[in-house]
Parts: sequence; C-alpha cells; structure tokens
Amino acid sequence: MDDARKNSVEAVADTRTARVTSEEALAMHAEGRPGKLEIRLTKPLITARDLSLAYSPGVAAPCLEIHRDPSLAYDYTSKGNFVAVISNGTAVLGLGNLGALASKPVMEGKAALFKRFADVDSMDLCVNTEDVDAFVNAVRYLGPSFGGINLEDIKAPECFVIEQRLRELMDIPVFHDDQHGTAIVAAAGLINACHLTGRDLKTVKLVINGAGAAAVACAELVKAMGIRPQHVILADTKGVIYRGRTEGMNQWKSAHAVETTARTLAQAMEGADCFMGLSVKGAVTPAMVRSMAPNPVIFAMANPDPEITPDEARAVRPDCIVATGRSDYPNQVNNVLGFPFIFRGALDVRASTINDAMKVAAAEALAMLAREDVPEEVAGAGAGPRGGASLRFGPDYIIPNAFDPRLISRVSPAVAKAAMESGVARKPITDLARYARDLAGRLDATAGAIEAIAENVRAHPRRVVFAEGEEEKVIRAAIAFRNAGYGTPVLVGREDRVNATVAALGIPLGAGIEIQNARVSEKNGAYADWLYAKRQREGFLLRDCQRLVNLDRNVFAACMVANGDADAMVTGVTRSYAAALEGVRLAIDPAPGTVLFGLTLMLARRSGTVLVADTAIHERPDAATLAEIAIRAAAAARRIGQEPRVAFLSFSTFGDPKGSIPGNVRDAVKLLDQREVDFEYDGEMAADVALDPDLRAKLYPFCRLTGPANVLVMPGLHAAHILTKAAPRLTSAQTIGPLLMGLSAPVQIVGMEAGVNQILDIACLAAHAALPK
Ligand SMILES: NC(=O)C1=CN([C@@H]2O[C@H](COP(=O)(O)OP(=O)(O)OC[C@H]3O[C@@H](n4cnc5c(N)ncnc54)[C@H](OP(=O)(O)O)[C@@H]3O)[C@@H](O)[C@H]2O)C=CC1
Ligand SMILES: CC(=O)C(=O)O
Ligand SMILES: [Mg+2]
Repeated sequence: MDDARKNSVEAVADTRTARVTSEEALAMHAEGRPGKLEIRLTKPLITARDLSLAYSPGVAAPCLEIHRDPSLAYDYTSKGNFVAVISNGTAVLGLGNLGALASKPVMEGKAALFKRFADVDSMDLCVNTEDVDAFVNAVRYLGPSFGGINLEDIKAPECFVIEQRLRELMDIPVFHDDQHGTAIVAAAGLINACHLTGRDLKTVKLVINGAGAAAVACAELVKAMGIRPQHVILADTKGVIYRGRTEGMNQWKSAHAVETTARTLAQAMEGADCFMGLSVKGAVTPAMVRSMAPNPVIFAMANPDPEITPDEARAVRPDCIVATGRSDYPNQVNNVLGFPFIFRGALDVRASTINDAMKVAAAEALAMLAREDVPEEVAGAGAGPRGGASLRFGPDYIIPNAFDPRLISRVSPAVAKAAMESGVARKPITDLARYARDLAGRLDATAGAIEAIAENVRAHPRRVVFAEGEEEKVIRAAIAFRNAGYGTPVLVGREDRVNATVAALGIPLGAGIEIQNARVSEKNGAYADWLYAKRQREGFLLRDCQRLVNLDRNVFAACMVANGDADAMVTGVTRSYAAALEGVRLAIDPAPGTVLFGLTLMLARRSGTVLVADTAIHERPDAATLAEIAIRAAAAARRIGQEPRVAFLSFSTFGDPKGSIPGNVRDAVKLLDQREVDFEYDGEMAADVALDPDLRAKLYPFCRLTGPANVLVMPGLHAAHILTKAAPRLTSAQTIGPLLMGLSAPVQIVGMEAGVNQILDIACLAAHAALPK
C-alpha cells in the first residue's frame, strides 16, 4: 500500500468515534457498479421514433434554435440544472495533495450530495494538472455544458487565482466550495454560537488555524459580517501571520496579517473567544483550549479528523461550544449545508455569478433555521451520537442538520432573492413563496403538498383540540402547531400530568396553548346534557353521557368541536382507529347527504400526489357508495390544487377478465354518468392502466381520462389497505392518512404509530378543513 493510500485509510480507521470503518467504506464504493454515480435518461429511447426525436434527425431542431438564441440552451438541454464538480486533487479534504485521480471519490461524493439534497444534476471532472494556466484553460471552455462550476479541493494560493480567472472568463457561476461554501456555513454557526454565548460580533476575538482556501474565505466573510479585522488572527504551518512576517507568505495571507506579539498558535489562542480550525488533524492541544476565554467557541473543521475532538475539548473546557466537520458529532459545520442549496437558488434564477449578497443571505438563512424547532425526522435521522435525541437550538445544535428537509426551501429562496436584488439574476422569480413551496415538494413530496395547506392555515389560524393531551408526542405536536402559527392547540388532559411531561421534555409550554381537564371542566354539564339530548332515544341514559364526557377524551373533545368550543380535533395515538372513531361518532354525525370514508394521499416522486379512497371505512362498498366516494375524493383533489382524473380500480379493465367485483365498479361509473359530474372519471380499470396514459392510448384509446389518474377509487378496503401499506415500504412513496372525510365537523384520527410530525401534519389538515369554504 503506498503512503497516500495508507494515510487515507488510517485517517478513517483510527478514529475512535468513527461510525464506519475504512473496510466498510471501500466495500461500499466497490459494490455493484463501482463508484457513486451513474447517468439516467430523462426521455424514452425505446422506439425508432424516440431515436429520431432525441437524435438525428430530430436533434437538429434544438441545435438550430440554440444557435439562433443561446438562452434557449436552458430550455432544450440539461445545462440549467447541471453543475460540474472540478478538482485537481491538490488539497483533498485535509489529506493533502493526493492528485486528481485520488480526489475522484470526494468529487463523486459532492456530485451525489448535489443530487440528494438539492436535485441538482452534477458530474465530477478531475483535471490532472497543478499548472494554473493549464487548469484554467481546461475549465474555461466547458461553460456551454453547465449551469455552474463548483471548484473543489484545490489548494491555496492557486485556488484564488484559478477561481478569480474563471469568474472573469465564464458567464456562469464559478464557486470554490472550500472557500465560500465553508465560509458561509462557518459564519452561520458562528452567528448562532455568539448568540448563545451572549457575544457581539464586533468584540469577538477569533483565531483561525490555517491560511489556505477555507481559512482565508472564512476570515473574509466574518470580517464582512462585523468582526473587527484586528480581532482576527490567522496561523499556518509557520505560526501566526503577523504584520511584517516574510516566511511562507503570499498576498492573501498578507491581507490578513495583524499587529500582534503572538507568534505561535498557543499564544494566539490565549484569551480568544472563538477558534476556527481549517488546517489538519490534531493541530490544537487541550492546553490551547484551556487558555481560551469563558464559554469558548471551537470549530475544529479539518476533515476527516478535526484539529481537536469534541471530547478532548470538553474534558478541559466543559463550558465550550464545539463543532466539527463530521456527521458523527453534534454541530457538523460542513459545506454540505451550503453548496447544494446555494447552487439550487443560483441556477433557478440563472444567476451569472454567486456574489457576496447571496453568500450572506445563505449564511443568515442557515443561522435562522437552526433557531426553529427541529422536525422529528431530522432528530431521528442520524443526527449525531445521540441518535434520535431531541434537537433544539443550544450548544449542541447551533447549525441545522444536513438531513433537514427544510434547508432547500429556506436557503435556496434566500439565495435567489439576493441574486435578484443584487442584479445578477437573468431569470427572476416573481413568486418566491411559491418557489419555496415547489422546492419543498421537489425533494420531499409530502412537504410540498402540505406546505400550501399550511400556508393557508397560517393565514387563518384555528383552534384545534388534541384529545390525547397527556401524551408526550401529542404535546410536542401541539407546541409545534402553536410555533408554526397554525393557531391555538387545546390539550385535553390533567394539568399536573401535562405539566410533568412538559417539564421532562425540557421545552417550555409557553403561551398560546390551553389545557382542558375533561373531569373538572366547567363545560362538562352542558356537554353531557347536549349529548343526552342527542342520544337519549338510542339507549343512552344521562349518566351514561356524563360518564362518557368525563372519562372518554374523544367524546369530550368531539363535544368541544360539535359545540363550537374548538374548530377541529385530532386523536388516535392511544386507541385503535375504530375505537377512536366510535367515541367521535357519538358527538359528531356524518354530514347530511354524504358518505364517511378514508382518503389517503400517496406522494410519489415520479407521479406526484395520488389520492386513494376509501382507505378506512367501507369493506365492500356498493356502487352508490363508490360513486359518492369518487365525488368527494375529486372535490378533495381540487382543494389541494389538482384537477381530478378519477379511476375506478379493479383487477379487470373494461370487462377483461370477468368477475363479480368489477360489476359494482362498473355500476358506479354508470351512476356518475347519470349525475353528470364536472370531473373526469372512468373505469373499471387496473392500476397500471389508470396511471399510464401511454398504455391506455395503445390498448384502450376510448378511455375518457386525459392523463394519469390522480384519484384512485378502490373496489374494497382490502385492496386499499394493501396498496397504501405496501407502497411506502416497497417504493419511495410516502402516505398521509387515512384522512377521515364526510363528518359534519373536522376530526382526524392518526394511527397509533404516528410520530410528532404526522400528528402535526394531520392537525394542520384538520385545521384546514375548518377554514370557511
Ligand atoms: N468542514 C468543512 O466544511 C471544510 C473543511 N475543510 C478543511 O480545512 C482544511 C484545509 O482545507 P483547504 O483550505 O481546502 O486546504 P489548503 O491546502 O488550501 O490550506 C491548508 C492550510 O492549512 C495550513 N496547515 C497545514 N497544516 C497545518 C498545521 N499543522 N498548523 C497550522 N496550519 C496548517 C496550511 O499552512 P501553509 O499555508 O503554511 O501551508 C494551509 O494554510 C482541511 O482539513 C479541510 O478538510 C475545508 C473545506 C471545508
Ligand atoms: C468538506 C470539504 O469540502 C473539505 O473538507 O474539503
Ligand atoms: Mg473540499
């Protein structure tokens, strides 16, 4: 094994806290198709016609159009979503000059992160030269293929010259990630660390170890954000960069040289408030950390191993805030939080460059996001050694987690907005709120569909009763509901129990959340009388009603909604769906003239949102019920902005093969024919026929649906359950629901396994259903 290989393997393997071994990493990279990337087609290339369109002769048409108007390259090619990750391998992470070929795993990794986190298509280009002119020439002519250039792991000072020259030569954003991506993320973390430790940037004393690509850019950005130049000391392999130093200097280091008597890193760190390490593993000793100011802030960002580990730093300074570039410690300050989202925003407005305003906007958006409550899927998504422990703004959570699905819809719009305001956007976005929503849906379809509804609810906050108010996850959902601006949550439960759970959680309940103890509520008498009046001819005595209102939280909560004391209700985590529904039904009837059914939203990456019904109530619906479900489900589709195309599903398609179940389904279609509804529908048909218009065009050209079905009416509960429960486990589809449809008041029942986010989403949907129509 040569030295470089040995170093890189050991760098991964000898780390006590590493979650992966070098063997695992090598096996992963070698498994199946080697590496981490492949290219996929976005257009069919199946038939001779496809070939004629995609290639000669058809391809001539877009060529000629682009020749006529170069901006059309963004319409007819992948340019607008395509970024090159380019390196010569002279500063591969903190491993040193490994050369272009050995940098390829990192560059493939960066390209993979672009896709995973921001749906930016990307390819790595490893350029085998250390000569600045040769490198610049290799890259400068590639502009036509790409919407942006991400330079990576090129050592200083060459990287400064290369980036500057390419920025001048190219008309697309050229961004050296190790400089600016790192600076943006580090600045965001620093803003929050200073906020937590009560520091004002103007008085902060910062030491940066390293004076290369990342360090110089960090120094520049934090100075631009308010830290005084004389308060920032840089050090490199030769020690402190003081004014007058001659050894190992260059113009970029000179620009940050300060008057100081400190000559060594240890001397510089004495009394410093903050430290940023952008150098190599182990460059900082515990003694240096011990000498820092109270509540020191330590960002040891060298990769893959930090300048000092968090454990070592905390051992000598338990009062420190510490961050690293790694994902297996809290506070990962790594440019992965920046470059995918920065390029997303820049590409979407066709920015000609990524300027300082866009960088500052990204840093501020990142900093602000960390101060919000953290979604549960983030808390549980490998967010460090604490596993699924709850994350909230504080010393161990100063920066968002890379898996936070909100990053794309917060950082990219901030960058796009700054590009527009600073005049570098060539295709401005007029509706930024909608852009943010679309971005959320681009990666996380659930978020996309819910976000529009959520926006509406935020504009018209509602009062929602959470029937199981003593449950921890319900309390967390209620707090999130209040914080999200959806309205006032009402927790049904005993105050002492609720307060004890809140205390254990360590999150203050705060204002704007009510607790209703059903047993001692002043409303009890009125609710019992009301329920008795409603059910007295169905075998219920007054005392039965009193007992139900006192003891059954679902009955009490449903009485609140039915009597106008709350707008909507959510329940389900402590009792089965059927049991919860039974309690609710005592107080709330189905809406007159409609049908009660369950509607599940299936959010699939490729096909978008599909509504499936009935997924909760009718085991074998008759034709009239199926027709009614179709009408209601179509209306629900319209409410979430979809023009309904309803398919009545079966195992058979238009009579083939024959059987008894399709008879019901066919009759439902006939019933709709008689009612002259205002949406598309057809059936019976198999699911593939419903979802695939090409297949329909070939085999059933008479079918009345004009596109893929987006409302699937199921022939029975068995098929509905199989579909909605299997799909999320077999595919990347996600489901929301079943949502209870057809009650006279908005009540939703979640599954007992529901997490905080699901409860929150369902409560938001319930609130939405309570909005005036
Ligand atoms: N967490 C993150 O997101 C990121 C982390 N990094 C990390 O930052 C480090 C530097 O990367 P980059 O700027 O691209 O590389 P460069 O090669 O451009 O710069 C390296 C710098 O580190 C200095 N250095 C090396 N060893 C020591 C030492 N023992 N003491 C003090 N200074 C030292 C060098 O000093 P000299 O000038 O004297 O040679 C040089 O200034 C790497 O570990 C990298 O992984 C980089 C980007 C992002
Ligand atoms: C994270 C990164 O880009 C680096 O360490 O070089
Ligand atoms: Mg890098």
